[in-house]
Amino acid sequence: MSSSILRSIARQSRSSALARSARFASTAAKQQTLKERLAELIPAEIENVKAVRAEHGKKSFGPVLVDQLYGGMRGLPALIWDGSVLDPDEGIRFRGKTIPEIQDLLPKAPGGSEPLPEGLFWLLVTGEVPTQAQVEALSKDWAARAAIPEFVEELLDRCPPTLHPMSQFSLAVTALNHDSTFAKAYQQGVSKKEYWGPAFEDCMDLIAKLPNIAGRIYRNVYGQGKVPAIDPTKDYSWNMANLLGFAEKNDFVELLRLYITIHSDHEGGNVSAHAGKLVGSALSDPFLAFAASLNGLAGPLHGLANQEVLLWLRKMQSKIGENATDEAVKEYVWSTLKNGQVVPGYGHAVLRKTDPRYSAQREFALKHLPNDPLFKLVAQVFNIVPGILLEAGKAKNPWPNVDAHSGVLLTHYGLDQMNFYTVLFGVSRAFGVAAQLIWDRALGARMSSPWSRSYLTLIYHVRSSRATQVVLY
Ligand SMILES: CC(=O)SCCNC(=O)CCNC(=O)[C@H](O)C(C)(C)COP(=O)(O)OP(=O)(O)OC[C@H]1O[C@@H](n2cnc3c(N)ncnc32)[C@H](O)[C@@H]1OP(=O)(O)O
Ligand SMILES: O=C([O-])CC(=O)C(=O)O
Repeated sequence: MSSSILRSIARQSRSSALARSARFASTAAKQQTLKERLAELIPAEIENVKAVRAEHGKKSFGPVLVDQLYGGMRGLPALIWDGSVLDPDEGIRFRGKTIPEIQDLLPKAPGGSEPLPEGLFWLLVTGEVPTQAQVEALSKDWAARAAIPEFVEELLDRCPPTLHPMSQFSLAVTALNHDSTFAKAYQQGVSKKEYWGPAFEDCMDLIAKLPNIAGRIYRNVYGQGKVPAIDPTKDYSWNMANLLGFAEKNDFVELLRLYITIHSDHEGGNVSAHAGKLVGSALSDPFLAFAASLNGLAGPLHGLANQEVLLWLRKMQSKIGENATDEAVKEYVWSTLKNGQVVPGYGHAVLRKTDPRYSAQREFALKHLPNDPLFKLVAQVFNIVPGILLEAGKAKNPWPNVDAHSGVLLTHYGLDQMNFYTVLFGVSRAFGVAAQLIWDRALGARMSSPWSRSYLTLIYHVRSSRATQVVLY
């Protein structure tokens, strides 16, 4: 599809979202809960999907190339993901809105200037911008659901501190399945039409409980003392910061609000989103589905890259010293490539420009920590790496992704245990995966089961007259 058609569709969906927002604003006085609003939206969406399948169900949405079968399915349209869409040149739009737009539109904490992730979740689920009161109600709801079962606490307390925080995180999220409303409802014979209700409850519980899990892992692994109680009068990010021991640093709390918002969702094809959707499609409950997301996020080519970036920068500093010249940095980057390693934080499966999440974090750094030496190194690397990756000639995208910038911000405020960084990414990613899991259950998404072929059957097919040569735009 041409980019002008895509832009026109994006404009249409933005204006219908605005119309919906306006309609919604008039009913906001009634102070609907997220679940009540969702219950109103679902029937029409079911009809939309039915209609599009009836009218267009047998139309092709694009060719499948042999290169895509061997090449990680890049560019293969194969999934429906409603929360966000990724444009290679522009970056992510959450329900049609860019990062600067959501920074402007979503409700803030009193005195704060970054969007509250509660608002982003409402937007991902409904396509609508919530009111301040709705966001505050969501903060309270999540605080009320935040406690984790004692046996999960014990499970985490028994993990050796040498077990990677992501493995502990995945273990604990899997164990939350013990109290899954969805799994119980399924066992009790809930009708297909009602799946979304218990899935919604699990997704809300999942998001609400993640800070207590993440905080406990952090304190156990890095010997930071007892986990404090959740404060029901505060927002999600403040509580997350408090569980980590950083709530007195207001700028850190603001950073978390921005961090959780921008890391939440990145359309459906990335490994964590795709894994969660896939496992959820077998009607595994949202805890089991999201544990799969976390296991994917823990890979160094995906979420773990934010840990790898900091390790790489620290290694560079120990090798060439602080305040190194551009020449020394260039040499270090080339040595990384010559050793057959990737430059972490650079390149992307879809993006072909600097990630707007990188830019948002850079703006935050310019505002709050312009003189931080590590920030200066990150900026210096940004001026050097793309040219080298272009010269090396392999990477399709030489520009930085989100992971190139997150660690330096966390480090600035004293959260310098880089093995923990992907846990924070995981807390954020739950927002996007949960929103889609709810809609998948509401729309009766079928179990995922794409067709696989062997090398021999592929060869037979491409040599037969049925296969055609296609040119991908
Ligand atoms: C939240 C996120 O997940 S964002 C991504 C985080 N990951 C990283 O930052 C790790 C570094 N980056 C990479 O490894 C890659 O760019 C990925 C995994 C993100 C994308 O992978 P692909 O879509 O396969 O990238 P692409 O098509 O550009 O790869 C072509 C070649 O360039 C190489 N390449 C891509 N990016 C880089 C890089 N940053 N450094 C060195 N080589 C790279 C690939 O390894 C591949 O080499 P190969 O032909 O020898 O296998
Ligand atoms: O989109 C991707 O492939 C990876 C990514 O940036 C994310 O999941 O946030």
